[in-house]
Amino acid sequence: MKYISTRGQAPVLSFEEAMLTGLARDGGLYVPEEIPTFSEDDIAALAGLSYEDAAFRVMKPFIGDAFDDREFRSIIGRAYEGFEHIARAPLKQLDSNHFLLELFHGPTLAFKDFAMQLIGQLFQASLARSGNRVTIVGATSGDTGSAAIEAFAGLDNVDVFVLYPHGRVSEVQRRQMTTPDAENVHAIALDGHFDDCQARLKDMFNDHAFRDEVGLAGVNSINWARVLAQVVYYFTSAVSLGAPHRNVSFTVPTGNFGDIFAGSIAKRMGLPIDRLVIATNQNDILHRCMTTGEYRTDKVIPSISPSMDIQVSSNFERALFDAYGRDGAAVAQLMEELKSGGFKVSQGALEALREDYDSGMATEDETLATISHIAEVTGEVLCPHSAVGVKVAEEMRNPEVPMITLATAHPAKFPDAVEEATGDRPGLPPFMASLYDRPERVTEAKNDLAALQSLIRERRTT
Ligand SMILES: Cc1ncc(COP(=O)(O)O)c(C=O)c1O
Ligand SMILES: N[C@@H](CCOP(=O)(O)O)C(=O)O
Repeated sequence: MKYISTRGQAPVLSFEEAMLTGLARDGGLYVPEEIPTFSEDDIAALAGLSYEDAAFRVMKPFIGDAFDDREFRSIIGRAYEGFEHIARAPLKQLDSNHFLLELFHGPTLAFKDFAMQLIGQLFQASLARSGNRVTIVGATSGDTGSAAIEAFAGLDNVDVFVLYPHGRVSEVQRRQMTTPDAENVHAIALDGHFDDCQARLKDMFNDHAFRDEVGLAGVNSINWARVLAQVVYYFTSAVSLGAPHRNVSFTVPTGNFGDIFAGSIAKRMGLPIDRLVIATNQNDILHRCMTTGEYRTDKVIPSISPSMDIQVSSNFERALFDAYGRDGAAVAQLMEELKSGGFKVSQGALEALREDYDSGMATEDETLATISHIAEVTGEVLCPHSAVGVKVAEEMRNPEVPMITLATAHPAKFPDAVEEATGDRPGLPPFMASLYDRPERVTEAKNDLAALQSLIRERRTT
C-alpha cells in the first residue's frame, strides 16, 4: 500500500513513512493510493468479533508489511486495554431507529483515544526499531492534545508539544494537558484560536529546515494513521446493526473533518453507508459550503462545543482531493486561495461531495435543548458536541434507515454546558478523580512562528 499527497508533489510513501512524516512536504495530506475493498462476506465475518479483532482486519490492508501480524495484533491489544468498556465503542439506542455510538470510554474520555492510543504504540514500536527520535507537535481545540499527552507521556524517543488556544478549552481539557508531570510532554497556551494553532503547526511542517532539525512528527488527523484507526468503529457499529445486509447512516459532530472522512473511507471499502451527515455548531463553514459551494472562513465564534470551534477544516482537503478527481494541482490552487479567505467549489466537485455527505448545524440554544430533552427522555447525558450531532441527525434521518450518531466526548469534560442544560453537574469517572488537585504546568506563548520554534528547540529533551 502506497500513500500519495493531496497536492501531488511530495514523495510517495509507505504506511510507516507516511505515519512518521505527518504533513506531506508539499503541504498536502497523505491518502492511500487505492482504497482496499471488503466483500459482503468479509464484512459479515466481522460480526461477533472483539473490537480488537475487527480492528486488525479493517486496518491490516492499509499497513502493508510495516508490522507483522503478531506485532500488529499485540499493538492493537495494548492500545485498547485501558478502555473502560469491554465493547470499546458500545451502541446505545435512543429511539426506534436512532443509535448513539459512545466513543468516550478511553483514558481521556473522547473519541481521540481510539486513534491516539494506537498511534502511541505504533510510534513506539517503529522508533524502537529504527532508534530514531522525533518531536511531535500537535494543535488542539482540547481533545487531541489531551489524548496525545496521555498516549505519549513518558515514552522513549519522543517529545510532545501541544498548542491549545488560551482560554478556549474546558477546564477539564486544560487540566488533562497541564497536569501530567512526564518531562517529555509540554502544554503551550497560544494567544489565539484553534485555527491559529493549526496554522502554526503546518507552518512548522512547511519549514523544511526546522522539520528536519527537530525530527518533526504530527499526531493530528494530518496523520493518515489517525484517520485509519477511526475507520474501525464505523464497521463495528454498522455490523452490529445488520450490515452488510442492511444500510445504515451516520451523523458526525464535525470540526476538522477527520472523523467523518474516516466514515467515507469505510463506505468506499464497501460498508453499506447510506448517508454521512456533517453536523456543525455555529462555526458552520462546512455546512455553508455544502449548501452554497462557497468555502469562506469567518471569525471563530466561541461555543459550548469548543472542540468544534474550527473554520479551517484540515481534512476537508482530503475530501476535495477525491471530489476533484484526485487532481493535486487543483487542490493546491484551492489551498492557495484559502490563504486569502476562501474559494468556490466547482459544480462537479460539489455534486461529488453531495453524493457522499449531507450537512446540518445546531445553534447554542438547540444544543442545550437537545442535551436536556435526550436526558429527560432516555436518561443518556450528552456532551455538547454529541448533542450537536443528535440534533442534526434527528432533522436529517430517514426513518427507514438506522441512524448512528457519534458521541464524541464524555459529558464530564464539559460540565458547565451540561449543568446549564440539565441542572445536574456530571462527575468525572473515579480514575480521574484527582484531576482538580494536581498542579498545572503550562507555557503561555504568542501566536508567532519563530518564538514557538525557539521554545521547542529549547525544551526538547531528545
Ligand atoms: C469532542 C469532539 N467532537 C467532535 C470533534 C470534531 O471531529 P473532527 O475534527 O474529526 O471533525 C472534535 C474535534 O476533533 C471533538 O474533540
Ligand atoms: N477537535 C480537535 C481539533 C484537532 O483535530 P484533529 O482531529 O486534526 O487532531 C481537538 O480536540 O483538538
